[in-house]
Amino acid sequence: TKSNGGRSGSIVAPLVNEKEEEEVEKIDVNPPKGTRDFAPEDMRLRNWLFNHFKEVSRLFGYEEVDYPVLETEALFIRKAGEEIRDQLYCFEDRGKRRVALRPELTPSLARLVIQKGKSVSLPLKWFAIGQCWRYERMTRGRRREHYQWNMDIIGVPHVTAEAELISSIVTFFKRIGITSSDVGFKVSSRKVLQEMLRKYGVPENLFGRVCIIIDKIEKIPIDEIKKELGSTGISEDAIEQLLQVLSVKSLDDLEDVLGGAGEAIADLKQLFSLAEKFGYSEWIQFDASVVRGLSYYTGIVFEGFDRKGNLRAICGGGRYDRLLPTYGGDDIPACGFGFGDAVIVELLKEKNLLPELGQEVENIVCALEKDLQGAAATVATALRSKGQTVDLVLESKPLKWVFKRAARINARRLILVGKTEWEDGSVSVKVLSSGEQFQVKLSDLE
Ligand SMILES: OCc1cccc(Br)n1
Repeated sequence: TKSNGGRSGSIVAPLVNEKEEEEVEKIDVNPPKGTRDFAPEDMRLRNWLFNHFKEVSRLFGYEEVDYPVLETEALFIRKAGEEIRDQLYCFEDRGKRRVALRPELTPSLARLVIQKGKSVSLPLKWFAIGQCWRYERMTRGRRREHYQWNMDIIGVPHVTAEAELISSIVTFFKRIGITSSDVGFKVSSRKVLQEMLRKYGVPENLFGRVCIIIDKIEKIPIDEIKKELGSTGISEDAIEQLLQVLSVKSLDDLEDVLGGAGEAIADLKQLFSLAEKFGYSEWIQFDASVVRGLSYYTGIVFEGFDRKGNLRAICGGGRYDRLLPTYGGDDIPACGFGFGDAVIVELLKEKNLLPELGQEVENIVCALEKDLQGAAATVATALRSKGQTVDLVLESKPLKWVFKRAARINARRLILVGKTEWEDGSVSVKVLSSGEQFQVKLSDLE
């Protein structure tokens, strides 16, 4: 079949016989809606990003974990009105089981911690980089998958855990050239809302739902927020007070509203004090309006934002002390964050900080005659066994083609296997940057 280079339009199937000739409809060569391919240049950037995620996680002493992309649907069914639930990529499999492509990694982490039970010693410090999914009607044209870096600390009830997590993200930003002038963290605590709800006698079981409604405060009109809060049964006065506290601009003002005895103030003061010790004070600010959109957060919450305000949240996280018991697990405190692979790339583009990542191969090896192809394979293998990267020319090609390919793959050296030299156990080496050329015994080639 004559390839048509993957361009659209039908291709003519191979002649079955003189009489029959059928048109074969070419498949859609694009990935499914909302998903991405990672061609080599995209994969180089993704690996660059993920390697920084992994290196920071290693620096902080975290162990890598992973879970299936496919989980039972039940793992993500929460009745708090979350967007992540409304957009769950769920279906019934051939065994009539309700399953879902994971929309986030934290429930899987909780499941694995419970599964491990007493066989693991707390605290656990785990990290993962995993593809997460949502099913959103493409009307909004948004993606249906992204990769998320998560770091989590399981078994530490103190704010030192959240302080360390923020330090790890700051470390990541610094590694890729992002400064506190580019990005900051809005920090608050859900205990602010919890203490307000208690003050107004709002039942505890409404806490998650109220947080999810309030998280929409900048996305839908305030009257809609008030209406949704009212539908939970909260009084108008309590709603006014709640919304009032969200606009508080400092910890001192918050203390005036809540009083100094509560955990919210204590946690936040400790976090800001620890930020000083970790050396990232200029990166964080108190912002009472931060609640985050996941119902299971119970304490400190934070989100990374771009100071220009052009982009969606870069990352986010917080304390989720009640998640494991909701799956029947022990009452183990936990906190963590999620960091997506999309907004950060938009930010790097905006800051002109995208790395230049060309293909890099040290050697291109080429036989000068057809019957030296085997010899070329021997040379390539010798170099590879010494840890050298080699692009072996696998068919007979004109030298002009070889030089073009050497330039395209950014090869440092061209190794030519010629008849005369090879009879002497030697090859010809050309250093492509300088043009320097010399012969060397294969045994001395390194
Ligand atoms: O940030 C929410 C989310 C979850 C899964 C997939 C994508 Br794209 N986005």
